[in-house]
Amino acid sequence: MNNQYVIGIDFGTDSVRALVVNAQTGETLGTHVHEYARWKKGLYCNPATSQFRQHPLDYLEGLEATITGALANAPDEVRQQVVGISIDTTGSTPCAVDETGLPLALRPDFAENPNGMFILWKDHTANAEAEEINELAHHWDTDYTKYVGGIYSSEWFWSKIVRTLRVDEAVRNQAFSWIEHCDWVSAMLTGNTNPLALRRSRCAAGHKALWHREFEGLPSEEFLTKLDPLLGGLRDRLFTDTYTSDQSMGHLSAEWAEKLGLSTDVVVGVGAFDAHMGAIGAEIEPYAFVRIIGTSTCDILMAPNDEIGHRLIRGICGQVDGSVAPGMLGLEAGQSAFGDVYAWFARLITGPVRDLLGDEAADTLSRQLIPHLSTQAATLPVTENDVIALDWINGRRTPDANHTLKAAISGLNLGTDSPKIFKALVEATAFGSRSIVDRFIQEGVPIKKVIAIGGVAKKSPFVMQTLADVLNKPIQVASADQACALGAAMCAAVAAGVHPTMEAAQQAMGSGFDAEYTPRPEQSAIYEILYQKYLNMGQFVENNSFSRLNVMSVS
Ligand SMILES: Nc1ncnc2c1ncn2[C@@H]1O[C@H](COP(=O)(O)OP(=O)(O)O)[C@@H](O)[C@H]1O
Ligand SMILES: O=C(CO)[C@@H](O)[C@@H](O)COP(=O)(O)O
Repeated sequence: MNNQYVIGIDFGTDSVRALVVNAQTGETLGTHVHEYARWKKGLYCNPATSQFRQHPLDYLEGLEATITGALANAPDEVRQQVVGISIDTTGSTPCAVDETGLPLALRPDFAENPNGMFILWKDHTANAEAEEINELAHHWDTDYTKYVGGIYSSEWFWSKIVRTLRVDEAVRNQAFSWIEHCDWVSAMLTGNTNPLALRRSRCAAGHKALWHREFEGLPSEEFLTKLDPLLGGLRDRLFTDTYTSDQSMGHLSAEWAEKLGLSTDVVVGVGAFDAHMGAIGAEIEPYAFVRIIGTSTCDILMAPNDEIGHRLIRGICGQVDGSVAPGMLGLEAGQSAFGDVYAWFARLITGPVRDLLGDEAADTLSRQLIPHLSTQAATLPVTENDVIALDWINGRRTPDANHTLKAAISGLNLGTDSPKIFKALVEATAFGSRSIVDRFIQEGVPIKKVIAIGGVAKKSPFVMQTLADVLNKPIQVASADQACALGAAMCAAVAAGVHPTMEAAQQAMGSGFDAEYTPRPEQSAIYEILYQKYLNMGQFVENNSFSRLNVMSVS
């Protein structure tokens, strides 16, 4: 049989990557990474107010650059035998679009308006709106939050829509509909971006937009208009049906086929979030807990519907039939900051160096800092009296979303140096992970193995060993450098009909594991004590922080 090729594209927080993969063997033929130009300059963002926006042009430029870059060295026969493309993105990262599905920021009148751009997952400007959704849902006949862990988050679709419609009259007047990043890019490739006709991702809709079969789709018009009359009529301009990532979105449009040098026979698969396709790439199986460890973490567990579907798992980011693989329940959790905690500490140290000694010195320091601190921290003993930190620097995603929470560090003295603080921050991210694992187990969801993918999993043996010690569980690291893009390629192979199921695609295209971290009993025992201190400190901070309603009134 002739070889067939598929392309997997993974839109991360800072960059996008494409992989060209042999759909029969999983061999990678080409890859290319592109950093978002506007995002890199910090445009349209304000970390102090948790505003993080991405311009659609960053995505479009990245889409073309990565696919053409990944195909650059491929012979002509490979291009002719590309049969599928699938896309994963971060989420919930929605954008206001006009009647044609064009993101408002692609129109001249909104080109510089952050409210007409994609509202990145980590944007927390809608904390007050999330709280309103929770209040209303918890007192409504149907608790629409019941399949998303019982707490709606400011990182998600409806919070962001309500907030944007309230604060921006121009967007309010021009936004016909709203679209998730993963749906828009996939739709773009097919040339059909009509918001009323394009196929919406089950993964995005179920985890972030409160879509469920039991609700006959999205929350009722009555609920939405009670939340805010500004939402009136929007439900009908969104969607009722949703599609899993084994399905086709359509075929590559003539315009994109020409741009990319591919055929219009190429099937474009239905998109999904990075973590869910990453879990496929990491060869997820029932009750494996796949952690995508990068800027943030996203944790995915997959279980047969008939075994777990009847339970409502509290405090996670949702349980959605088919969000990972069709016929299986996909459960999502995660931490809003993981590598971002270390990045913050590195910025804290390099900031004054940049001011005083200039960019060159600061850039040199910045490149070496985290590896250097990791080496130093790894030599420190783990003791009961170590510095304790909380990982909530970007709020808490799970368990029990609360993005008004802040991080803290305790136990400092005059002998506390930067490696000691760095070690505490790494442990804090591991303790945050432990509280998620404990929640799954408390809620009756067993975890049979832990698999890690993502930048931190590949780059930092120190972090991964600490995590294994704190979880007191072995962790396997997938060998694929780009597991999310590989997962997208596997989804493309299924959507294009090369493999009948995700499982078959995983068997044919999977690349296995190349590292395993085993917990060290001595460290694990001390971490049990330190974890209790982390929980106590978390409780103290939570009890003494502004209540959510206070935050609403001061914002
Ligand atoms: N050597 C390292 N040790 C620990 N963390 C690291 C290291 N190098 C980079 N990081 C962290 O990795 C994160 C980026 O992860 P990555 O998976 O590459 O990106 P993304 O989350 O955008 O997909 C950053 O937050 C950064 O702080
Ligand atoms: O939250 C999700 C998916 O639900 C992720 O998109 C989000 O954590 C972003 O992931 P990265 O840290 O950029 O890999």
